[in-house]
Amino acid sequence: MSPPQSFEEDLAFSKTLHNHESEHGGLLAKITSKDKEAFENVVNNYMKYWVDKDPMTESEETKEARRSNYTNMTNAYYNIATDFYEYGWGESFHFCRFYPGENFYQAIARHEHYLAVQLNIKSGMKVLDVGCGVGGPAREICQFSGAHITGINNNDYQISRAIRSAARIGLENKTNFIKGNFMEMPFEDNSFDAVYAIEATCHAPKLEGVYGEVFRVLKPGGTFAFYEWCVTDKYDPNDPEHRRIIRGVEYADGIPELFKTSVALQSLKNVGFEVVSAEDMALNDDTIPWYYPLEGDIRKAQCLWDYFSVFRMTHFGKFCTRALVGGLEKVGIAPAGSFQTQIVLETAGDCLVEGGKLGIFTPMYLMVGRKPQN
Ligand SMILES: CC(C)=CCC[C@@H](C)[C@H]1CC[C@H]2C3=C(CC[C@]12C)[C@@]1(C)CC[C@H](O)C[C@@H]1CC3
Repeated sequence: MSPPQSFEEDLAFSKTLHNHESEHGGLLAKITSKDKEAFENVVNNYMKYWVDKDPMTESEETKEARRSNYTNMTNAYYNIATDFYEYGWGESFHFCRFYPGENFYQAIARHEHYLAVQLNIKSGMKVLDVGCGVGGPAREICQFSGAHITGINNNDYQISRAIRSAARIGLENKTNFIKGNFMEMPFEDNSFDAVYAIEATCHAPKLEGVYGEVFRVLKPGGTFAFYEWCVTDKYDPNDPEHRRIIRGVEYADGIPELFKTSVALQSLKNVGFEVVSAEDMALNDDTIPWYYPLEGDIRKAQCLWDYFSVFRMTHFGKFCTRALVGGLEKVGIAPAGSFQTQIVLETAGDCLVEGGKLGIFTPMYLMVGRKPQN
């Protein structure tokens, strides 16, 4: 089975791979209902972009392959990672700041509300969510503000899950989820009152490409607010340890290339936005760091339910997931590549924590830009 080439092929492939009719249950139910050949194929498809193991000596050709095939690569990544993300993190695929006394899901929702406040979203507004995942933030921001939210995403499986979850809570008329490439959005110029993106635009090979599209579809005077994944000024590309960590983040999170905060900010200006504010939210000296759940530091859990979430990232929790997923794969119930997916995601967790601790990476560089009136 060769990788899909068009939207129609993408959808057909996604329906075969994920069996859209039976998207219920937990991680084990979901992975055991995949089409085995299609899953193995998509894992191999993703891995082929990362054949050169050493980032210091990686060929320009391999890097270029990731940049020019970013839609295929990102789609493959989310085809394999989505079920694991939901199992380990819930339906809002992003990080957040944590306050003592506040549980994990409250903190995640607050991070979304904070963005909505930056945009001054009001009931009746038409708002775009760029790279909406399975629609967790869109549902939350819709309920928080009363605005109509359109989510755009290139992954059919995530779109189908977003549509289903919105309908389940009666938001089908206040939300819609559209399949599309954020570098060529299927919307008219000047269509939205406000646009936000949460840890999604880092999948673009060139930030100006996606920011430029946001600029085009935003109404004059409208605001774009977003959390960007970036390397910070502390990152030294000539330091092999820094390179290993950042390359690990790119590889295990489906990102062609991470850019510096200064590059992201300049890209926002280059496409025509007036910068309202730019701040690395990870630099607030929080007593509980943004990466704490990935550290498996169970002592920082804030309520009983948090213990369950964080448990999955402890050494023992990871061992259990690996044993279950690997065991099911060995006996032929889960598709080949399931175990490898868990290992890739563990690498993601480890490298994000290392990058966060060294301060060379941030998942929450918050930029707010305004499209000029004229
Ligand atoms: C990839 C981008 C741009 C954003 C996603 C951010 C986070 C939601 C993910 C980054 C690393 C992910 C991991 C998991 C869940 C989602 C993330 C935190 C797991 C906890 C899922 C369950 C696995 O067993 C371990 C994963 C570690 C990494």
